Amino acid sequence: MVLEKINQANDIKKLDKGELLVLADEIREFLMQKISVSGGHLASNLGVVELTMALHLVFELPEDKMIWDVGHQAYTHKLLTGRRDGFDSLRKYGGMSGFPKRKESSCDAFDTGHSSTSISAGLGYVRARDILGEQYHVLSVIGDGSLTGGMAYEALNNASRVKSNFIIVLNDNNMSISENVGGMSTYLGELRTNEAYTGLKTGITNVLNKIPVYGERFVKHIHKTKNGIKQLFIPGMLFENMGITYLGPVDGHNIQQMCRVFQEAKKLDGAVLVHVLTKKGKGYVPAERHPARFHGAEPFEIETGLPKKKRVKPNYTDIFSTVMRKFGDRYPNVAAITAAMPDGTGLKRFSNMFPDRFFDVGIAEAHAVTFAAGLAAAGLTPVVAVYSSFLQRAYDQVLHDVCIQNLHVVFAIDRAGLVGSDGETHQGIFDLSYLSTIPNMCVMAPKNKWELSDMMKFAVEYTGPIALRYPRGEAYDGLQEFRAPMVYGKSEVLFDEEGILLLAVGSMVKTAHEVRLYLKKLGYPCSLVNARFVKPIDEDLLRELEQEHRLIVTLEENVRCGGFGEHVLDYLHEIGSRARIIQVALPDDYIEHGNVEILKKEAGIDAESIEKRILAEYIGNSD
Ligand SMILES: Cc1ncc(C[n+]2csc(CCOP(=O)(O)OP(=O)(O)O)c2C)c(N)n1
Ligand SMILES: CC(=O)[C@@H](O)[C@H](O)COP(=O)(O)O
Ligand SMILES: [Mg+2]
Repeated sequence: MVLEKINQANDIKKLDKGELLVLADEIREFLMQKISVSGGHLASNLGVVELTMALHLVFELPEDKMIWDVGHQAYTHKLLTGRRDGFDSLRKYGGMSGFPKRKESSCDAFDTGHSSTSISAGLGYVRARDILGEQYHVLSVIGDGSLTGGMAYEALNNASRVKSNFIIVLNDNNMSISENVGGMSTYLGELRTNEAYTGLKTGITNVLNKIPVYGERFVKHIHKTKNGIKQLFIPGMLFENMGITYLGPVDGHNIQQMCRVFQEAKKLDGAVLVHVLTKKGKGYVPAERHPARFHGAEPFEIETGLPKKKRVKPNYTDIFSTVMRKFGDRYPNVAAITAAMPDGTGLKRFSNMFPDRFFDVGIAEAHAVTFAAGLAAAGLTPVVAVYSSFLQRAYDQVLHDVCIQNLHVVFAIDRAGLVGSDGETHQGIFDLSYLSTIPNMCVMAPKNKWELSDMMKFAVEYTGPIALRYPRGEAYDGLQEFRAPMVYGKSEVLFDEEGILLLAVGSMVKTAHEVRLYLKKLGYPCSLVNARFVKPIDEDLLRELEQEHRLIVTLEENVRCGGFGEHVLDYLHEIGSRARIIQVALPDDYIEHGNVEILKKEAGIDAESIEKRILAEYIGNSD
C-alpha cells in the first residue's frame, strides 16, 4: 500500500506521479472505512484529498504554517503528517481529535473548530514572521461556507494591506453544511461557471496534457509575472479590487494543476487567494448525493450509506423542530433564524412550511442576533436557534443589541452541555454563565421533552429577551407526571421532604432524580426541585427551603464559574443561610472530546460521583 509509505510529514514528496493517484484512492478508502466505524466529518474530508496532497507536495511542514478553517476537513492532513494510527481512536476519549491541535502535532499551526478564523490567525502569523525576520510560508485554507462569516471579511480587509506573501486557499465546494447562502456564494458561483473560465480551462488542459514537456516550459515562462498568471486565469475582480491577488478557479481534484498554481502563489508579494473547486463527498456516491447528511456522520454501513444505529426516541432537536412547525401556524409573527445550521437546529421543517419567515444567514452568529433584534424592534417574534458554543460569538450582540433595548428575542440554545466527540471547541458549557451576566435576560432549561415544549410557548408569549437551553441527544421522557404551569422565575418542586435538597437545572434533573432514588433507598429524606429558571433564580422558594434542609446541592451541566450554583450560593450568603452547599458543576476548564458519559464521570457530575460526594458531606456532618 502506498499509504503505508507515509509515516511522517513530507514523506509524500518521495512518491512518483503514479503513486500519488493511487494514494488519493487509498486515502478515500481509508477515510470511509474508519469514519463508517467511528463517525466523523466524512463529506468535507473526501472533498479535499487531492487539495491536501497538493499542499503537502508544495509546502514544507512543520516550517510552513498551514491553518485549516473550522478544521473538520483536516483528516488527510493528519494522515500525511504521520497520524494514521490515530484514526482508530478518532474523537474518542483520550484519542485523536477531529480537529487540528497544536499539542497533537507540530504540523498543526493553529487550533480550530469554530469557523472563519483562519485568515485572521494566518495574518497574525504573517505579521509575526515579518517582525521576527523569519522565512516561512503561511497559508489559510478556508471553505466557501466559512467565507460567509464576518471575521473572514474583517481579516480579508486587513490582509489586503500586507506586503509579504500570504496565501489564502479558498476551498469552494459550493456547500456549507447545507446549501451555502448569500451574495458571496452567488459571486463564487459566477466565477465557477464563467464561460471564459471553462474555455480557458480546456486551453490549459490542452497545454498541460497534450504537450507536457514544452507545455510546462511555456507555462513556466508566462507564470513569471503576476500579469502572466492572469493570462491563464480569470481574475476574481472583487478580491483583486481589494488588493488581493486572485488565482483560479483551479480544479481541486487535479494534483498537478494545483501544485503549479501553489508554486506560483508562493512567489507573489502580498495576499493571494487561490480559488480551488472541489466536490464535497467526492468518491463516495451517498456522500456526493447527500453531502449534508455525510457532513458529520454517525457510524454507517458503507454499502448503503445508512446509519448503523436506528434512532428510536426523538432528541431535543426533534422536539424543538415539531414545536416550531406548530408555532409557525399558531403565531403568525414568529420568525426563525439560523446561522448555517438549518438541519442541526431542526429548523428545516419550519423553513419548508414558512419560507418567508425563515432566515439562514450563513455562518454569521453575530449578525443573526442583531438581525433578530431588528426583527423584534419592528414587531416580529424572532426565534434564534443556535448551538450553545456558537452563540459565544455573539455575546456583545445579545447584550448591546437585544438586552439593553429589552427586545423580545427568543434564543433556542441547542447542544447546551457536553456534546461529546467534537471536544472543547464545541462543548456548550458556558452559556448559563455568560447569559446570566446580562441584565434583562431570562434564562431557562427544561427537565424533559414536554417541558421544552412548555418553555417554548412561555418564551414566545413572553415580552423580553429570553433563552432556553437543551442538550445534544435523546430527549428525556421521564418525570412526565410533573407538568406544573410555567410561571416567570418560579421553580417546580418535584419532591418536598427535608434534610437534603437537590436543586437541579435542565438535563441534571434526570441525574438528580437518580441520586434521590439512591439516597431514599439508603433511608435519607430528600427533596428535589427542578429549577426551571437560572435567571432569575427563585429566591422565594430558596428562602423557604433553606430552613428545612441542612444540605443544599445545586446541579448543572455548565461550568461552576458564574453558573447557577454560584448564584444560589450568593443568595444564600446574602440571607445568612446556615445550610451546607455542594455545587455540582463542570470545572473551570476546557473539556476534551469523548463519550459524554465518560466525560461526566471524569468531571464528577454523574449520579455515582454525586452520591458519594453527598454522603461524605451529609454523614460527615450528621451530628
Ligand atoms: C462559528 C461556527 N458556526 C457554525 C459552525 C458549524 N459548521 C461547521 S462546518 C460548517 C460549514 C462549513 O462550510 P465550508 O467552510 O464550506 O466547509 P465544507 O464543509 O463545505 O468543506 C458549519 C456551519 C462552526 N463550526 N462554527
Ligand atoms: C464542525 C462543526 O462545527 C459541525 O459540523 C459540528 O460538528 C456539528 O455538530 P453536531 O453533530 O452536534 O450537529
Ligand atoms: Mg464548502
